[in-house]
Amino acid sequence: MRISVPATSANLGPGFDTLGLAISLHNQVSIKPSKFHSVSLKGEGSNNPVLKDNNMFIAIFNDFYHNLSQKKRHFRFEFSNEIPLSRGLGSSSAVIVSAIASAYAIEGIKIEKEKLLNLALAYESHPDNITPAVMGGFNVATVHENEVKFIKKDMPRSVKAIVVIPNRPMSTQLSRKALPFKYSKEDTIFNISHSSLLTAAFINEDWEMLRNASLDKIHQKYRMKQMPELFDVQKTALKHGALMSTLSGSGSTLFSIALNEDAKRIESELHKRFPHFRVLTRGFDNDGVVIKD
Ligand SMILES: Nc1ncnc2c1ncn2[C@@H]1O[C@H](COP(=O)(O)OP(=O)(O)O)[C@@H](O)[C@H]1O
Ligand SMILES: N[C@@H](CCOP(=O)(O)O)C(=O)O
Repeated sequence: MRISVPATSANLGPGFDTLGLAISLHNQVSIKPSKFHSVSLKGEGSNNPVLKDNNMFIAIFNDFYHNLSQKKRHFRFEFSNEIPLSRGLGSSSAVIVSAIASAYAIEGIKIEKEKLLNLALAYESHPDNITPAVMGGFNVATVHENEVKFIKKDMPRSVKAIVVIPNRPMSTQLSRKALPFKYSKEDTIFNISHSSLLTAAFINEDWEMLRNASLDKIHQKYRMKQMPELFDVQKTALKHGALMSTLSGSGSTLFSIALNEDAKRIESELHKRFPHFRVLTRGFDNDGVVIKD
């Protein structure tokens, strides 16, 4: 059995813990019953000993598998990871979602995507990464009485994601702690209005609106101060024609959207100016998690 799950960019500026979309950058895992437990790792995280010895995917998969099957079996896990760890591209959500989906798939139990999403919520309380990881596309999501309520919109092929991935990680847990405890009424209203406008702009594909609508006052500046070069990355992307440029999730990646015809030029400007960071241009993923066979 093989499974694929996309990277996600959450918040999109003002939509803290609410807005997110899926990018065509995937983790894949193949799982086969085996005499002994074994793990092979390629791509992101392959040099990280934690992923061999204490892998979050395997822990979640085993919990669900044992509950569903009431059996103890060994498996060979072959991971091929494109999603960098702790860079704000939803690596933890990808792991949570794909581990739960795999446990159901290997037992031959069909699981509805809505149920998968709500099971994932037990591991990550904010729904802005897990929703696009499960559903693909652009999503507005909230949690109401322990259930994710969301609306999804497919992303068109006419726009691309450009991600600038720094060489330093930012842990989501620590990055959340860097935020103020309270916000002023002005900043709160600013974010509600911008997040609402941004949502409408995505739904209507009104790309010209993104630049203003993606402004935020409640989290980016506090987080980006930890890596001030990110302010330059954001300015450079916007100067060269990005439609919007925001901190991806809790960082450290900077996420931009551009029209197809501008994307490669912006990528090359960013690459020239920030040669020590990785710059990738990708399309968007509208499928979310997929079981391949
Ligand atoms: N491919 C992976 N396999 C196993 N665990 C992973 C993988 N990717 C991420 N993780 C787990 O998720 C943690 C990163 O989560 P987090 O700080 O929320 O980063 P992100 O912003 O990428 O979601 C890692 O420290 C690791 O425990
Ligand atoms: N809304 C969350 C999103 C975290 O995304 P991640 O990709 O950094 O895990 C937050 O801003 O903390």
